[in-house]
Amino acid sequence: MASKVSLDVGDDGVGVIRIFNPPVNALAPPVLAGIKEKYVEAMRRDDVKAIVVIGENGRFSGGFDVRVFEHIHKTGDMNYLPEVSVDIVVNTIEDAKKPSVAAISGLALGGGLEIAMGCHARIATPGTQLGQPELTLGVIPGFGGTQRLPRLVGLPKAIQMMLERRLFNDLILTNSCKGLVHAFFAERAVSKIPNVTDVGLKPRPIRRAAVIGGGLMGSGIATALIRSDISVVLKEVNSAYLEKGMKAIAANLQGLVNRGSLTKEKMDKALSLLKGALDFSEFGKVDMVIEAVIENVPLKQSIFSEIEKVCPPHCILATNTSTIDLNIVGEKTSSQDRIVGAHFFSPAHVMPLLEIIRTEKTSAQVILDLMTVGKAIKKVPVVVGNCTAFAVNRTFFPYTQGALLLVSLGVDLFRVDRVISSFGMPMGPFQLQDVAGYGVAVAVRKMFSTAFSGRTFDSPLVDLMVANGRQGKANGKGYYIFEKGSKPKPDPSVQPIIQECIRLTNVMPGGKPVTLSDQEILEMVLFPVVNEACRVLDEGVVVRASDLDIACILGMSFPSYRGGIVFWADLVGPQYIYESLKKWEQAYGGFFKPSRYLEERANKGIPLAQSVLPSAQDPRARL
Ligand SMILES: C[C@H](O)CC(=O)SCCNC(=O)CCNC(=O)[C@H](O)C(C)(C)COP(=O)(O)OP(=O)(O)OC[C@H]1O[C@@H](n2cnc3c(N)ncnc32)[C@H](O)[C@@H]1OP(=O)(O)O
Repeated sequence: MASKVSLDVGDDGVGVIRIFNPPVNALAPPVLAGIKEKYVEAMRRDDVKAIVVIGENGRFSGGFDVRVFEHIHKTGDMNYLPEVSVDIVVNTIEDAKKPSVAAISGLALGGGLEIAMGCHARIATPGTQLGQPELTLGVIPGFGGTQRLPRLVGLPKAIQMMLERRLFNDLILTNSCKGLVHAFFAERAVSKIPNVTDVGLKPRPIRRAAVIGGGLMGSGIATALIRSDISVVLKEVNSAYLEKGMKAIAANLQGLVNRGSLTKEKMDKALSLLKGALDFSEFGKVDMVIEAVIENVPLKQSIFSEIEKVCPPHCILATNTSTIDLNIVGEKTSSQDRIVGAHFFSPAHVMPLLEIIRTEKTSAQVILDLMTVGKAIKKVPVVVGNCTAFAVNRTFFPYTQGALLLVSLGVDLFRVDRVISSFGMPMGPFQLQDVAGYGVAVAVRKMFSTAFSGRTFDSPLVDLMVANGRQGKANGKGYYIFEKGSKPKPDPSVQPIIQECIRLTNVMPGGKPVTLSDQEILEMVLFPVVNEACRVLDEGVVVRASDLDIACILGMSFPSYRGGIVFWADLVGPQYIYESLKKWEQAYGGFFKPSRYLEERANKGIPLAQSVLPSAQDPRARL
């Protein structure tokens, strides 16, 4: 079909208007113009008595073409937005002299549903997805859906229609809409990996997996796999740990049932796919192993030597390490092409990000297979290169350290958390530390100061907390008090520990607490994160800047309406960020030293997100 909209008239006098704009029949301006044109033709033709509107290929329409929003964001040209609400939906469709019916299958979303609501009647196949998801893009329904949807359930059509329309136009230009539209496309772009997804490879089926370690991460990963019909052997070192792991998995599933996101039948089916093991005897049948033991290099190395021997030659050998270089993990094997990182974020059965780490030797087939598993278990897989802490944890290591530095400069710890929460993070860095447990913080600190020497801030605060019997949420006592049934409360009795930390670090200029505005606090925490993101981009750890954006949104819960760390930084302005960091470097030291990439872009006025080389297939990329 050459044209995006066609009209076929049958002997019965029914004119069928077909929308054809694969893959989701998005309503791009030419499609909307085509619908209008075909309606006009149908009105004119005597052989047309009634109209049926359908979408080709089993999908009515995924809504207005979101790329138009992108275009408007880039150009600021609102004229690109066609007049649909009145011109097409009211004047052309609703007021048509001949009756029209929307025949909906698959989905009718946003503008797609609004077109259907303009028709005189609607009929839908069972299971069709209907919705007005515009808010997830930062706008409201703009083709009259806000009026027609209530009207279809009894409310009169309102005169405010035009005013709404105006609100829709205003919202398109907000930074929230820009951020959300960017996040929408960023999420879809991650599935395109040069030399992996464009070289004709087919994913191999992964039906059986083994997970080594039934702790928090291992049990979460196993939960995610069995929930999506992949059978799992959970391996532990002794029966007590194994029992604990199996119980944790059952509890994870029960939690999903309690929240209504899983049926009891599906939970039972998932549990039937789970088997416990204390040795490797079952590993000869698995397609993939995910190791999820503690961050201990010799232990991981010995596990990889063992699984290389017992698993079939096609089996993917994955590690859930969050920080350790994969080349070190696989050093004692000769299967480097099958070694890959499968970094889940806790809780693994809930958090949507799967960071896939590849080394120079990981095969394209293995990456593609793991991407496919990721999608099957309803995660968003983001492929990144191999470096200490990989893309997300590396980018965010200065987040906690910047907050710790502020505390050492005399800024109230709870104020830091409040400022960061009001920016849109679900919680501040200190509450996050309480929730995640101090073990992680202690384990990664040394690794960061070795790998990122000269740009870390080494605070003793967590050690002091532990020495004072505090373990965060784990024992109910951290910076906050955790009591069952109530929200975490700031604990004033933590102050002497903070004072001791301030004394030990001794970084206050002139020994006096610094005075900062909320804005400065925010920037002193987030600009160092932007700075590290620049290094991640510079080293080619991600294929494209938007991959880092979506990884931060899904892995760190960076607010999606801010579009991700790089997108947000470009809105703030690289030059302002660079100058601020430079100023703080002079006042407080190397932690704030601007990276070469940031400096260059600030000086040349180039956005941080812009690829350095002409294509995403940067030969320097570590991918
Ligand atoms: C004025 C109006 O009120 C305003 C609007 O209508 S705003 C738009 C409202 N509609 C939406 O928000 C729906 C957005 N789309 C979706 O949720 C999902 O794409 C979907 C449920 C339609 C299909 O999901 P799925 O089958 O998993 O396919 P998915 O990978 O997401 O999309 C397939 C392709 O279609 C594109 N696409 C999907 N919806 C689109 C849209 N509305 N506009 C432009 N492109 C769209 C995607 O970018 C992707 O492109 P790619 O292959 O080049 O990466």
